[in-house]
Amino acid sequence: MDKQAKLLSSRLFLKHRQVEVVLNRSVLTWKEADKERKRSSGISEGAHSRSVQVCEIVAVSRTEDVDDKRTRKSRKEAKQHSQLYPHAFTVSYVMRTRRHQWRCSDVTFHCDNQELCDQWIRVTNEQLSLLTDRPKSLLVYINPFGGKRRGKRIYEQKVAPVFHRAGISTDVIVTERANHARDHLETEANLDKYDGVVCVGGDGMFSEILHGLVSRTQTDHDVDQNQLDAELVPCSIRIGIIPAGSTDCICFATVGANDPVTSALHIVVGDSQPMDVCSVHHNDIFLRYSVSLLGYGFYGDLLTDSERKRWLGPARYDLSGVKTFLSHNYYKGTVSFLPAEGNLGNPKDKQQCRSGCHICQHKPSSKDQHSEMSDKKEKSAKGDSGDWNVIHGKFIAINAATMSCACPRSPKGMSPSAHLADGTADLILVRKCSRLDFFRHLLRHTNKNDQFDHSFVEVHRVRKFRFQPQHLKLASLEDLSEPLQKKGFNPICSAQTACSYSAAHSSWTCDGELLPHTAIQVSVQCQLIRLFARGIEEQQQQQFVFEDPCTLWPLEQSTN
Ligand SMILES: CCCCCCCCCCCCC/C=C/[C@@H](O)[C@H](CO)NC(=O)CCCCCCCCCCCCCCC
Ligand SMILES: Nc1ncnc2c1ncn2[C@@H]1O[C@H](COP(=O)(O)OP(=O)(O)OP(=O)(O)O)[C@@H](O)[C@H]1O
Ligand SMILES: [Ca+2]
Repeated sequence: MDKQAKLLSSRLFLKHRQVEVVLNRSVLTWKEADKERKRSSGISEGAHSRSVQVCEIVAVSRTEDVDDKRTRKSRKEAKQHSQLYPHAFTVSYVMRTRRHQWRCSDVTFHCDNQELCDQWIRVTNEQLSLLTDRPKSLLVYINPFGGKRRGKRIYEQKVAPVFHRAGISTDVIVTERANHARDHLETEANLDKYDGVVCVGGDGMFSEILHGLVSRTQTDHDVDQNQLDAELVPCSIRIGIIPAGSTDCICFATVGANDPVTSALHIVVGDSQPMDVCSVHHNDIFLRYSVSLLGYGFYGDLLTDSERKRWLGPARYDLSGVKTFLSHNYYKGTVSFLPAEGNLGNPKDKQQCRSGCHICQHKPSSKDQHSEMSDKKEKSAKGDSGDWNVIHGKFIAINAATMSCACPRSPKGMSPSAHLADGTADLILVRKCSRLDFFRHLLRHTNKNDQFDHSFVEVHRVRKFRFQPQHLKLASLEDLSEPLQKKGFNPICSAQTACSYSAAHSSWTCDGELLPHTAIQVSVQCQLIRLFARGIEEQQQQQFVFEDPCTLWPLEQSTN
């Protein structure tokens, strides 16, 4: 099929200028019909053209009312113009603005011939109907209490109009309690009716949707989630995230922005981004799934403290962050992990996961993965450590990032080179160190310096890992036998010793939720879910094709 072959080509009017408009299977282009124009200075000015990919057209429809945001003079001119060219259609399309943000922009073409106008609408719509990845029907859950409690307003004012324009039908549920969305998805929702599930809220709300959908899929396929080795069935329905939370890390790391209109447009164009999910078990009990950060020690303590300060909103993380930093606790335990093999890069290689990432393109067939894994599992089950690496130590933090965890607080994230869909997580071990060193390490999450380039930090790309805390009693006895001066603490906190001994156990935070067990087994499930996203785009795509960059096309209206 020749993608360049013209489907339609007409001379139409855009505002008062005649333009040559061409539609082929992949692109809509318009350029001034009268190529050579003379400026008053007499210098000839080249014509310019503008093009929009068909897959980024939101909708096309007949235009009844030409916009009225004009001066009286231009309204009069517009009236005369619309008497001459009374038929018009409007194309709404994705326009890239700054920092990975998208807006819905409109361009209206006029003509004097109704048939021609109808033909443009019909042929463009025919092309749009060939884009089968686009959702037609969505189930939307809104958390009215997430983040700054603006979820409902954000949806009604910014997102619903975009869905309406794209002709997407929605069923909207405003949640009435925590876990409402999860329970509804798990047991009640008729998922056959929908092409996607959308959550309006933060990472906690996303986690509800994740758990509801993944559990529902396993139940429907008779898979027992409590089995550590269970081969989980990927979810067939995609998830959309409209950011309205405190961190919005999952949205930020998959889109590059936490902006509701941008996310709505990624849903409309039917993007698809596969994502890894970690399953977390305590022996034979399934605990939770995680897609972003599993953290023990610093982040576990931070989250424990911040849960008591929910009323503070997003600021709770900063306050608890400072408090936890000052406590400067460390924890003893054993971390075992199965390193990722093959061509999957490593956490220090600076190859960031971007839209179309070649590392994430290759999904090992579940059979290969399964047989490779079961060999190793057998070895470890027999007491043979197989390829498992084992590290005993004193840790300030143990973090597992299944993706970069980029967010506005840390634009490159917890593990800048982690991949969204490679079947691995980056396991970051921060050993006992001075407060100053730990501060330096934290600070590097916010600047360009490498947060792994410290002697007390190590990072491994893993498929599975386990953690076993050292028993409270043993830890305190052993610690008390060490001379205090050897502990290497910087005595900022007068209750230093008490702080360090008070909590021999931390907790795990799993995407912002606290786990009830400290001994856990974690397994990365490659590409278990898909989001309406495409990963962070490398560069803003060239959308304007100026033959002469000095000439500026009159700006069309865009929806905010
Ligand atoms: C000196 C500045 C250091 C800044 C260090 C920033 C590191 C940021 C790393 C962010 C990783 C976010 C991962 C996101 C996980 C989400 O699934 C989860 C649910 O929303 N959120 C959190 O767990 C919530 C995690 C919240 C993390 C907030 C960290 C704030 C730390 C403040 C430390 C202050 C030290 C001050 C010393 C005087
Ligand atoms: N109607 C509701 N009432 C109370 N809690 C709710 C309701 N709906 C959802 N929740 C819970 O609120 C918690 C927080 O929601 P959400 O993730 O949207 O915002 P946030 O915590 O402010 O943001 P983030 O998770 O990004 O830090 C979620 O864990 C979710 O289970
Ligand atoms: Ca990954």
